This record gives sequence, C-alpha cells and structure tokens, in this order.
Amino acid sequence: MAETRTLELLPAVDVRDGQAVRLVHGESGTETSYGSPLEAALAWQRAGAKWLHLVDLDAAFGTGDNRALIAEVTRAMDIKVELSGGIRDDDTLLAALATGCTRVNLGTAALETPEWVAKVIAEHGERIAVGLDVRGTTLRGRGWTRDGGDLYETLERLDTEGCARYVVTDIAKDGTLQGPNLDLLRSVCAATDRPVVASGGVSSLADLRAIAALVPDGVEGAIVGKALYAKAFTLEEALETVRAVAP
Ligand SMILES: O=C(O)c1ccccc1N[C@@H]1O[C@H](COP(=O)(O)O)[C@@H](O)[C@H]1O
Repeated sequence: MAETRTLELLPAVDVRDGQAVRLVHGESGTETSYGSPLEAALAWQRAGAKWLHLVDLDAAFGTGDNRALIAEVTRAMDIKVELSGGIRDDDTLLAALATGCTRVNLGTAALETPEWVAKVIAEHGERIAVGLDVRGTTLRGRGWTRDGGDLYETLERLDTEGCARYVVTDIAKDGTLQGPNLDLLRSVCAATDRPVVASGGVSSLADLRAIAALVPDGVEGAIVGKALYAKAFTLEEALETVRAVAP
C-alpha cells in the first residue's frame, strides 16, 4: 500500500531585537511585533505543532544576534526545531547545533562560502538544510539584500554535494499573505530529488491544501508565519487541514 505523507507544518518565530516579529518581503524596518518569542513558540507547541521554524533575524541582517534567547527557546521546546539566521561559519554552526535543534538552515553561507557548506553537509548530513531565498530565480543573501547567483545552478551544486533538503522562499511573497508561489515549488521539485520545505505567502487553509497537493512532487513541509499571527486561521485548523488532504 502506498505510504501516506502528511505535509509538515512549521510555524515560524522570527526574532528581532528580542521580539517575535513578522516582516514584509523580509525587509528590515517593516517589522510588526508579536511579543515574547518564547511565548509564541510555546503557543505553537501547545496547539500541536511538531516543528518550530526559529529565525535570528538580527544575525541574518548583521545587526547583532539573539543567540542566547534563541538557545533558550530551542531548549524549552519538546518539538523539533529548525534554526536559521546568521549560521555562516564553524562557531555559529556549532553554537546552533549545540542548542539541540533538529536541523539548521544555511542561507548566505551557501552562496558565499560553498567549500565550507560542502564540508558541513558531509559532516552533519540531515542536520543541514539550505535555505534558497529567491527573487525570480536569483538567490539573495545577507538579509536578502544581495544577489547570490542562479537558483538552479546552486541547486545542482548542492545536490551533488549531498544536501539533504531545501527550504524555498519566494521573497516577493514572504509576509504578504498573497498565496504561495506554487510554480516555483513545482519547478524546484522537478530539479531535485531532495525534499522541499515551502516558505512565503501562505494566507489561507486553501493555500495549505494547494501546497499539500505537491507532497507527491517532493514538498515535505510548509512554513507558516504571518497568517497565524494575523489569525487568518488557527494552527489547529491548519494541522487538521493538512491531515485531511494527505495523499
Ligand atoms: O525569514 C525572514 O523573514 C528573513 C528575512 C531576511 C533575511 C533572512 C530571513 N530568514 C531566514 O534566515 C536564513 C538566512 O540567514 P543567513 O543568510 O544564513 O544568515 C534563511 O533561512 C532565511 O529564510
């Protein structure tokens, strides 16, 4: 009998200056604050999340870091945690992995220091994912402020190096509640046999159904941010929705 796979949902907690925030298009200065990151993370856990997507935005932007707070939140979780933002060298990687997170997401490093990324993929396997943050088909790094090469060339390189999975964000959609870029997800899934986590634009339960329909193509999960904070739906409703449409 064919295996039933339910889309994983990863509620997001993005941290800037000690606060849980949401940005629009990932642009610094567009923050809406939602209070304590620990309270937000615990609320998603209580609602039934199996994963937390936790981002240190200051580290991603190069405006400092929230390392101690991020470690505190990660350690307080009983669920799996995906950590990202500012993980670009041995020190930041080892500190991130030492929090006990399930995996980390590398963004800028995959664009600027490919040899180091190949090395850590070989060393840490499933604990390393790469965040492919794109405008069109151009990757963006350093807080999404700088171009970092072509999506598909980079994907081919990372596949060859054994990258376990990709977190694909359409920057044009992120924080906008305009719906995910399903064409981009289909196109990335067609270009790699690795699992893909979708990020950016989820606005409704219908969007989650549409992403869940891509599970057979290789989409493994979806990050949900603004829609949860804006109360477009509850996490309980989202989890029930993806369970109901499991292919
Ligand atoms: O998640 C965001 O809104 C975001 C906005 C601007 C920059 C990065 C953002 N998030 C995640 O941070 C990592 C990249 O960090 P780095 O380049 O490795 O330092 C990546 O997972 C982004 O999706």
